[in-house]
Amino acid sequence: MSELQKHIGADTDVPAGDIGVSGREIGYMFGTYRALKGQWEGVLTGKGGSWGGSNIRPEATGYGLVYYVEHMIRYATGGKESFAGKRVAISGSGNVAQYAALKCLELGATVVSLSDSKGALIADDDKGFQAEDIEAIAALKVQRKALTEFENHSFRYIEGARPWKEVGKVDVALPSATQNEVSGDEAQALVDAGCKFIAEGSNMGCTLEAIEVFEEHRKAKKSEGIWYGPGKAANAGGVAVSGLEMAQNSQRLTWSSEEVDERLKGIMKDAFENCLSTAKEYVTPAEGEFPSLVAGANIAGFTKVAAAMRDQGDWWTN
Ligand SMILES: NC(=O)C1=CN([C@@H]2O[C@H](COP(=O)(O)OP(=O)(O)OC[C@H]3O[C@@H](n4cnc5c(N)ncnc54)[C@H](OP(=O)(O)O)[C@@H]3O)[C@@H](O)[C@H]2O)C=CC1
Ligand SMILES: O=C(O)CCC(=O)C(=O)O
Repeated sequence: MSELQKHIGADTDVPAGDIGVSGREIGYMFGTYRALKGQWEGVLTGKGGSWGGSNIRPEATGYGLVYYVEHMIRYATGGKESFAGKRVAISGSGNVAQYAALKCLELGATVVSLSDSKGALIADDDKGFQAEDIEAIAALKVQRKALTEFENHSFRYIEGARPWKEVGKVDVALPSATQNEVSGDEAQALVDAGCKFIAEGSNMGCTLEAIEVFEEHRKAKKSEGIWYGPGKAANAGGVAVSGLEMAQNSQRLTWSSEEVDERLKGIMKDAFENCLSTAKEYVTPAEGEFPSLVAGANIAGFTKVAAAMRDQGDWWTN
């Protein structure tokens, strides 16, 4: 922070936590920044609730992911289905995975897997992981312990494995651990197991080969195909609530959990609708085919930046 503080600031660049970082690390960095500068400003996000953090920021990425996928499910089924009754495979057991799992449970889904860097835990019954299991795992992870230390023998532990080839029939897959955590083979296993929705909680969770498997299946099988939601849209809830934390810091206000959650829901709805409408505009889907959300997300992101650059004189056309 003694070096970084020269390059960041509430109106310059605002860093945030990501994989391996919790409120504890943000606290140490924020405290050092404040001591060096002798002033309080919202220079980092993911702060603690009593010193400028936003309600719902810890939950935001996992919750936002589930909100995004809920829109995918409702669109794909004409509003007939939701998370209720779905079997959901999740990888990871950190911040994103924990809150995605808890929101899935709240919406009536069954969570059939979690994992960490050492292995995967699979629920073979119809009950899956319960909220108390997830809370116990969260407590282990604060102490940097492995899932092998989780003493609930109703789950199958597979050392060195990722969940995708182990979970059997699932409806939804939410990679939420780290990058490149779904290979082409694992993507095919999910498709073969009947998975209909996959969306990344992790950044770049799916390999290029995996994305090709999903996109080919979507095109070939139309409404019976799997539908892929890329992380750059589906996991945007975290950075979005960091933006809301900055807004609250600037106003010296704290919004309630309900207010932040409502805003998060609105942001994820807009993100889904933007991906959808941009995909329809630029990559017209064939009759009965779901629009490509990866094309929609990429093009929407690119055109927004390109238009802003043109408006600000970075480039122009005659
Ligand atoms: N936190 C956020 O707000 C956001 C996070 N993301 C992305 O989501 C993903 C998860 O982040 P987050 O939950 O915050 O991170 P955490 O550090 O809280 O959790 C990471 C999880 O991934 C596991 N993991 C780490 N490395 C590997 C590996 N090489 N192979 C398999 N599993 C691994 C960890 O296992 P172990 O416990 O054994 O280390 C842990 O279960 C990352 O890709 C991150 O960039 C995206 C948007 C926002
Ligand atoms: O809170 C943020 O701004 C960053 C969230 C994050 O880790 C990400 O979007 O990859």
